[in-house]
Amino acid sequence: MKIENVNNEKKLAALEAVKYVQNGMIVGLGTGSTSAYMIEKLGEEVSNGLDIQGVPSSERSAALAEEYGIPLVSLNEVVELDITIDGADEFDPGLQLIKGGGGALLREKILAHNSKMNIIIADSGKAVSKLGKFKLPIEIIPFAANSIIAELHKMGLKPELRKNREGEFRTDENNLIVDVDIWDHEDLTQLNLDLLNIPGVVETGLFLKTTDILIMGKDKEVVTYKSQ
Ligand SMILES: O=C[C@H](O)[C@H](O)[C@H](O)COP(=O)(O)O
Repeated sequence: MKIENVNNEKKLAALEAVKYVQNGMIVGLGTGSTSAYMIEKLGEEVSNGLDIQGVPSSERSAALAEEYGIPLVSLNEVVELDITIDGADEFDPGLQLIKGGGGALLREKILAHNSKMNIIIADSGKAVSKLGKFKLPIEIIPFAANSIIAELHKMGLKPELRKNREGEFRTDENNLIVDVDIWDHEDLTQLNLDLLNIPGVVETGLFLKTTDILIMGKDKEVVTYKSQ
């Protein structure tokens, strides 16, 4: 699909999701290109009088929200969120997700866990029948990087330390990301537990039970899925 069509689907999903935001809400702000459309639209609504406070899931989203004039608070000030709107790298028919392509999975998962409602926004290219074509991001602490990577190798997960132009990719919490291949794994709940059991693994990008509503842009329309 052409990039402008993908972007249009992302935008359609984002605009639809913003309709769920009401006056007085504490809103979790996701990270990524799809969430950027949501933050822009929320900013527009704020300038038209919508009274909300946002809790950003990354430094990038915080900067974007400030640029668009959305008042921000920290999670520690509010403890609970009314709604969080965030993107995903993949979603399956059970609305299970892989997230963290942009490295924001840790704060995103914390927001999702503390939010009364979680809305995921995505273009149609993110829909899969089975999770795992996209490599699963895992956030790990630098102190234990090599031992964790060795253990992930033993588990057959073909770990790759994420790098960028500056060298090792660092998250907002100054941790590292390892991307692993989970394609051969059927029991994702068990896999997630096994990964979280490795000392030094901080969080995984498997979001298995957090999605309440998923809004997908498809051509010029939106399709809304609700969790059962
Ligand atoms: O770490 C990044 C997040 O999990 C994003 O939500 C995810 O990567 C999707 O990003 P995008 O909307 O750019 O495809």
